[in-house]
Amino acid sequence: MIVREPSNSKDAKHYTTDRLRDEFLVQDLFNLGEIQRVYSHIDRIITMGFCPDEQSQKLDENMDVMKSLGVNYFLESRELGVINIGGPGTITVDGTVHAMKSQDGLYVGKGNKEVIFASDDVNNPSKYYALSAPAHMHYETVHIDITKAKQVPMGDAESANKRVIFQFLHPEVLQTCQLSMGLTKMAPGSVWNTMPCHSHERRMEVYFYFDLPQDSIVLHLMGEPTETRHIVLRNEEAVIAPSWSIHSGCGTSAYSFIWGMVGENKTFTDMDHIAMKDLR
Ligand SMILES: O=C[C@H](O)[C@@H](O)CC(=O)C(=O)O
Ligand SMILES: [Zn+2]
Repeated sequence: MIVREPSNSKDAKHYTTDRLRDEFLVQDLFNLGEIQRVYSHIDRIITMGFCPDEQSQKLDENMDVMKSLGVNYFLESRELGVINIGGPGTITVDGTVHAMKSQDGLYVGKGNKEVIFASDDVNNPSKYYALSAPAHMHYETVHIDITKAKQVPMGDAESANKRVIFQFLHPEVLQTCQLSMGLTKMAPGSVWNTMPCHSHERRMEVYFYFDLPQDSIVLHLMGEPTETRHIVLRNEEAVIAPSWSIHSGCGTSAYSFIWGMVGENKTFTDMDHIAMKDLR
């Protein structure tokens, strides 16, 4: 498991491109038969990718849970949110099998001992993007078909930011301890997400970009509003946004992304909006 320490805004102004990428970029999430886990000390969020071949993968496979988390099993004191962006498969939670077609989400609460990810077809493997955060009580496991997500249309074609925010882990859809999570889809020809932009001092966020054509990139914008930086992201890469940072992006074509937040509250609209005139 890769461990990332927090960066503070005073230091981050001086980062080179390489350093920005070392601190905030998350790559190699979906190599067939492999598992990627990146543990951030920011709110102790773990960003993961599971891409099972004919062999299924366990949540805690190839890691020393006692050493990394100081507990006996992964979800002893954590909760988990998952969205499948690959082919159909299953997630088995303590013996209960959940069919996971593309774009299906699953919330798995604290206290579940065994979580197993599988692909139905190795030639069209499932790609389970997962976030986990510390949790102190159990909430029931909930399967969320994208049609059950709360939909929030945003933007317009004239501003090249027409999109729909699908809120999967949201208080109006299901209960979690602190994790919020969902998927935003850009309309064809729309390339800007989250502009006008915001930060939220009270929560951190991770963005994971996907459905980007080959050779397309997203210029992900981060940094303080008056000290913006960019990181070039390619398909199926994620980026960590500390609480002091904006998180917005412009693609060379349309794309989708999964956002996930942890921190003080689950109030999606609790944002510090940044006026366009204040951006530098
Ligand atoms: O705090 C909320 C997050 O940044 C995202 O949900 C924003 C987003 O999906 C969008 O504007 O497209
Ligand atoms: Zn945000």
